[in-house]
Amino acid sequence: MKLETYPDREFLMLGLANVIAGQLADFLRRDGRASLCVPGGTTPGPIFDTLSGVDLDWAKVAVFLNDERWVGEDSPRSNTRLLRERLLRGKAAGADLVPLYAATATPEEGLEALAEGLRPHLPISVLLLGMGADMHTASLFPGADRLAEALAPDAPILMPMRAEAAGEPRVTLTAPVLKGAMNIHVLITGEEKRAALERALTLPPEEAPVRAILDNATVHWAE
Ligand SMILES: O=C1O[C@H](COP(=O)(O)O)[C@@H](O)[C@H](O)[C@H]1O
Repeated sequence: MKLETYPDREFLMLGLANVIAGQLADFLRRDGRASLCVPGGTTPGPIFDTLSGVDLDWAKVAVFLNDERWVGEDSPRSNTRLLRERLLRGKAAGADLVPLYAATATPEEGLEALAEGLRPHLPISVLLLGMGADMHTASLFPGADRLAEALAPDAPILMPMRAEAAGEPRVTLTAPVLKGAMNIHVLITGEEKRAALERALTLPPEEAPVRAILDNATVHWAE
């Protein structure tokens, strides 16, 4: 794991957005297409704001979430809603959004079709992950009902996940898909998450799921 620390959150958000944009541009130049997989939650909004203003051939960039809460876009809890409001606008309005939610009663009903939609965009070119203070990443929560399956090397692309701390049912990309990304960045802010990261480094992924992806990741942190 590599740790980059920044003087403040503004530097972090601008600096990391710049790194991500540069990596996407490299993939577009080399392969003519790229995929960008991003978290939801409360932290990444400023990175999305910057990326949405970057001049890239966004139509050739597939954008999808690490995980989604099983709620419609009319809910403030929807990660897809965050993407639409903060990333898929301006210059990035034409990016190819690959959905992680379908309007079915349970994630299980929508899962197969969603996973097939993701398949052509793997391995992920650039992966940005968040982390909770409980050491979850994507929707791989400590104590989640299907965590062991999602950490296994033969896990499917996408799995439903339920955990007390998660609130609503979720879908999440699994550990092998996340670990297989060509570039892995983890975005964390504040002392509490920095302490959680240090702790995660001493624990197995079954207790600290973020540990599953740390080996090849660059963690970006500011107070
Ligand atoms: O629930 C989620 O939490 C994590 C961390 O979110 P944050 O609010 O602490 O930044 C996020 O990475 C994940 O995508 C999201 O669904």
